[in-house]
Amino acid sequence: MTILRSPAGIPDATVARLPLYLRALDELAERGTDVCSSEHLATAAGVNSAIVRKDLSHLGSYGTRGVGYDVRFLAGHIATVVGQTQPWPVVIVGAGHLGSALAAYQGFGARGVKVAAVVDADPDLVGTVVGGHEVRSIDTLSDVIEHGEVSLAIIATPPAAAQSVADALVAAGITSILNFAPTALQVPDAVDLRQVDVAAELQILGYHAHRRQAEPAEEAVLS
Ligand SMILES: NC(=O)c1ccc[n+]([C@@H]2O[C@H](COP(=O)([O-])OP(=O)(O)OC[C@H]3O[C@@H](n4cnc5c(N)ncnc54)[C@H](O)[C@@H]3O)[C@@H](O)[C@H]2O)c1
Repeated sequence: MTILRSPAGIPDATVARLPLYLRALDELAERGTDVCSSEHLATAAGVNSAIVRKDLSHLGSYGTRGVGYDVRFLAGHIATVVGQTQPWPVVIVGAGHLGSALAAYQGFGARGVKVAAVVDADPDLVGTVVGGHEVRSIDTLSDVIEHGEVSLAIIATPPAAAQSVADALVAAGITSILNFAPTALQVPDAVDLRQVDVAAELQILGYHAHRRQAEPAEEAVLS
């Protein structure tokens, strides 16, 4: 028996795993699989199956004991919860190396996002085309946001420009920002801000790689 309920109050950690479950379910659906186990979703999300069951209980979906989860039904429900039933328009600010790579990325559509516009402050870039989008002037930002009904933005500017860009985005009505610039941004509480710091992630991996290399030498000294 599957009961669905309102997703209000889902913990952040659960929300962060829902797209991983959804991707696994979409792949299963494409392969024609009708039912899946919590173990399968657990592997996809890198957690244990008890966490999957707990996560899905927040959606009210308990699956059927001994049978598992209905793949298409659960995928549809998670897609609704994460707002993926219609693509969210996103504006990319900064049409440099990273911004243009993101603008050209073809995979956003399948993940419920579409690039509505790309803007930049460099007059030499305005009017050029990146990833099929004509780069528009940063001066048109509020127009772009208002007319495109955009509520999501990606900041791909140098760090020094990121705070003023964030301020302009918030003033223009943006409520969700994904920031790639390595800057701690200040935004109002009502604005959702997520930070992607690729260099910091690599440093963390570097730390672990360094530890792995050092461990055999440390063990040799101790033995
Ligand atoms: N390139 C990468 O692989 C990478 C990886 C991780 C993080 N980042 C971060 O992403 C950001 C962008 O990196 P990049 O390599 O694309 O830089 P880039 O210099 O190639 O591009 C930055 C763009 O931002 C534009 N810009 C500057 N000020 C602006 C403003 N006020 N309004 C609008 N546009 C403005 C510039 O004209 C330029 O086109 C940086 O903060 C960088 O640290 C980059």
